[in-house]
Amino acid sequence: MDRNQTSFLYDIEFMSVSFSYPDLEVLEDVSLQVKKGEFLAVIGPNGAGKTTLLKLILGLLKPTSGKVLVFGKNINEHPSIRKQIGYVPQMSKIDYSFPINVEDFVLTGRYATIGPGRLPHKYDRLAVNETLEKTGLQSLRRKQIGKLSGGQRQRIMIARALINNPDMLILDEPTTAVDPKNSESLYELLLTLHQQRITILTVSHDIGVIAQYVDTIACVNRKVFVHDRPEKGITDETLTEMYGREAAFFHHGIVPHIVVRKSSPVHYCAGETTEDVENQHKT
Ligand SMILES: Nc1ncnc2c1ncn2[C@@H]1O[C@H](COP(=O)(O)OP(=O)(O)OP(=O)(O)O)[C@@H](O)[C@H]1O
Repeated sequence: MDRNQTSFLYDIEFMSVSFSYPDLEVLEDVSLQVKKGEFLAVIGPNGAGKTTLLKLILGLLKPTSGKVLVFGKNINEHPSIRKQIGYVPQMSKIDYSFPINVEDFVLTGRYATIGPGRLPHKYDRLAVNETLEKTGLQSLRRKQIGKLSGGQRQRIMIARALINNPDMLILDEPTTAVDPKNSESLYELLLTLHQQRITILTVSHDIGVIAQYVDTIACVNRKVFVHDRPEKGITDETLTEMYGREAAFFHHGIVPHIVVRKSSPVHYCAGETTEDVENQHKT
């Protein structure tokens, strides 16, 4: 599909979407629009539904009600759209003891295009070279993935997701197990990709840092509230508005962490009413 000749308004559009697992309603009446080239951070407490939101965009789950459009189409009815999306899952889902080096790992992102039982073409190797260059991984190309640092492991995941030149990149907590310096370097890489007009949606817990890079922040907590990036980054006041009175930044090292006291009974998102929160706690 040539995106320049299509007429959809948003790369991602949620239209009154609700989603439940068999015994648990996770997302309720979510409406969300993400423009072409937008850089969006998805934040929210543990178990709030962030990964579920990503899986709905990827067509791995179907809404219980409402509609999810990706590039103007229902991804469940048009699964080929998935090829235009690069996905970086949570790090814990990957087995790094698998004996494979960086370039062969990045090439695995091409397997669906190469086809089962076929050998990679020279164009596939060229795509690997280009992607390694784009992600600053050339010097590590022969290194076994098990010997990489946390930051390098995430970088190869991003490289694998980029190898088919996707129009959209979706990342689920890309800086988990990555030290603060390398986290910033990963966000710088995402910023460079954003400047190349790739639409980026990333789940993040580094909300103090991510706010400097993104255009918009979606706060997920069963419902979704979207905020423009605060001009002065996220302050303790904004944080309180999003997470509740018991939340605060905890500053050590380069990356400020968010802390929500365990005793905190509720998590608010800006835009939520007290009634919304009370209803969440009734269920
Ligand atoms: N396959 C499943 N079946 C039933 N419940 C599930 C399933 N997957 C997730 N859940 C539950 O749905 C809720 C939302 O999960 P989800 O993984 O979307 O949250 P999250 O915001 O990404 O959390 P975290 O920050 O901890 O990764 C959680 O309560 C989780 O336990």
